[in-house]
Parts: sequence; C-alpha cells; structure tokens
Amino acid sequence: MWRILRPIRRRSHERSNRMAVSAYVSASWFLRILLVVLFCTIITLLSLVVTDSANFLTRSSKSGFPEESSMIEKSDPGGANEAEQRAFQADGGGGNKDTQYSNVFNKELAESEGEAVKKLPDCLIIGARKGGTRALITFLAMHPKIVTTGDEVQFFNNNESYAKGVEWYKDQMLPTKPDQILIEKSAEYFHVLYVPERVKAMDPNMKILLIIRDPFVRMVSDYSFLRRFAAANQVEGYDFPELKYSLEELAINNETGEINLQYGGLHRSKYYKFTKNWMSHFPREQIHIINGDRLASENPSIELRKVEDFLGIPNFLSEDMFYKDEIKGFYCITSTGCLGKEKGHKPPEFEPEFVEKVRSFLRPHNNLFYELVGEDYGWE
Ligand SMILES: Nc1ncnc2c1ncn2[C@@H]1O[C@H](COP(=O)(O)OS(=O)(=O)O)[C@@H](OP(=O)(O)O)[C@H]1O
Repeated sequence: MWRILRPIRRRSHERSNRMAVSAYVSASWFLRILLVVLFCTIITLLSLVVTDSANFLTRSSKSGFPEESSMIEKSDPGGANEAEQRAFQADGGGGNKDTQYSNVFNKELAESEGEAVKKLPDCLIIGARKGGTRALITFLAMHPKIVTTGDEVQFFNNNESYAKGVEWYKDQMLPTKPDQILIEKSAEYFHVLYVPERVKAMDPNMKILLIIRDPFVRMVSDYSFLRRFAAANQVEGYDFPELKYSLEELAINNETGEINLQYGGLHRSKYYKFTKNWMSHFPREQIHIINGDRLASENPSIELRKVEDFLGIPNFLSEDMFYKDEIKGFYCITSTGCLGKEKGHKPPEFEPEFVEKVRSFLRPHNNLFYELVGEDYGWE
C-alpha cells in the first residue's frame, strides 16, 4: 500500500511545488507591474503639480502679488473700459494737437552727425493719462538730442493699429539722427494690461517713462476732460456717463454709499496694479518715474534733469527755459508760451467727506505703489 501510494504522493508533492512556484512568479510579476503603474502615476501627478504651480506663479506675476488679490483684486472691476478708450483715442489722446518744437536752441548740441531716418522709438511715455504726459513730452521735445511724435500713435493699445504691424508704427515716427533719442507718448499705454507684453515683444530694451500725480487729482482731471470732451463730441455707440452724472455720483454708489468700483476714472488712479503689470515685463531700472505733481508745481527743469540722466543725454533743459504763468497757474516755455487750452485747468472743489472717502479707498493702493517703486510720494 505504501509502495503504491508513494509515487502518487511524490507526484502530488511535485505538483503543489510547481503550483507554488508559478503562484510566486505570477505574484512577483503582478507586484512589478503594480510598482511600474504606481511610479507612472506619481510622476504624472508630480508633473501636474509642478506645471500648475508654474502657471500660478506666472499668473500671479502678471496680475500682481498673490497677497494683493485679497486686498486689491477684489476691488478691481477688471480692465480699462474699452468704449472710454475709444472716446479717448478719438481725440488723439486728449486734445494733444500741440505742434513740434524746433530743437535748435544750442548749436553745439544741435549738431548731430549722420542722416535722419525713420526708426522705432527708443523710449515710450506710457502715461498715466492726465498725469502731465503732454507737458512732459513738449518740454522734452526742446532737447536737441530728442525727437518726439506729435499726436499719440496709440499703437500697442489699439488692436486695429497693432494689426497693421511695426512697419506701420515706424512710419508714424519723425526721422531721427543716429545720436538722437526717439520718444513716443501715448497716455493710455499704462492702463491697458496687454500693452507691456507687446512692447517687450517689439523691444525688450525699450526705456519707459511714467509720469504720475496725486491719484485723486488725476481722477478729477480725467473726469473733467471726459465731461468737456463729451459736451463737444459724439462717439458712436457710447454714452458718456460724465455728461449725465457728477463725479460724486460716478465715484460713489448712491444706494450703498460705498465706492463705485466700476468707475473707470477711479480705476485708472490705482497705480499699483498697472505699475506692477509693467514691472512684470520690464526691470525697474528701465522704468523712470516722473513726479507729475512736482513737474506741474516746481520749475520743470528739476524733473527734466532726472529724465535727461535716465536717457543718458547731456543736461540741456534749464531753469530759464520755463516761467510760471500766473494766470494759467502752470509752467510755460519761455520761448514759445504755454501748452494748448486743453491742458491746465483749475480743479473744481468737492465736499471734504467725498474727498476723504475716495482718498481712503486709494490709500492702500498708494502704499503698495510706494513699496513697489521704492519711493513715498506722500499723497494724502
Ligand atoms: N505745464 C503744464 N501746463 C499745462 N498742464 C500741465 C502742466 N504740467 C502739468 N499739467 C497737467 O497735465 C494735465 C494733463 O495731463 P496729460 O497731458 O497727461 O493728459 S492726457 O492724458 O494726455 O490727455 C493737466 O490736467 P488739467 O489741469 O485737468 O487740464 C495739467 O494739470
């Protein structure tokens, strides 16, 4: 019996051994496949996380600091009002029809070698709208080493013009000698969020001039300009609220008594947001900020000297080239007179409560702006 059973037991023993070996082999393959799948999943997840954080950082750097979002972005109705921009463009940038000033004040400086040819600008005055951009470019145009554009070209902020391409843009410029700097000013560039990206794509070395003034004063000037403009002009498809409503009615929501975040005039006075956007495309050293309050209230040669230094051209614009016109209340050019009648108004008066409400809304934006640019402008 034992002899009969022994081979059977051996066979069954061998069978169970084989089964155990094959179970072991299958289990080890299963584990290997599982590990490979697990590894692939981890890699995919990790790459998703990395890409997402990179996107987040890019988004943050384009639209402002992440911490800004809690305080500032909530109070931000979004981009500039396009209809308003059209209205502004219809006037070539706010009554900017000043003539070019001749550059032959100083013979030595005026003598430039080489042939004058059309080229793309070396420098842009980007705004801020109603910051004193016209005064700035008009004064700079007296410098023999500077050539400027007349009317605002509004190339980067106007999709129709932008679509015409850089050759078209170049064609809008005046011929410039090799040792002269060409400056274009369009006061709306500062406020349109896609502009710096476009400028950088054309010339990453572009020098940027930004002139800012007390944001409350700027808002008042912005409102007054649009009101005057609307009274004298019609823009198809756009009803100017400035014609129907007072500044107080536009800036304050009359139901809640709170600031009206949708009001474009106020939005454009939030310098931090727009400057941050420019600084995410251009280094701080490439952006020179002019104090528009000072350019208007002190002899302009003080602020202009800093611009000359920034542009790397000889100091030429001197105190005696300007005088204060007591009737107009602004500085004018000794040899040619004041800016056109569209520039330089006595601001209207407002109730102190209104002024304080708007100023306290702007204050955190101003503080962030001071921090960002490294200078305290001391606005109330
Ligand atoms: N010297 C001199 N002469 C006249 N005006 C001067 C001057 N310096 C600064 N300003 C102030 O410039 C304000 C107009 O700003 P902008 O030229 O940037 O306006 S625009 O955006 O181009 O339309 C303009 O605003 P308003 O006073 O509301 O007209 C002036 O306050």
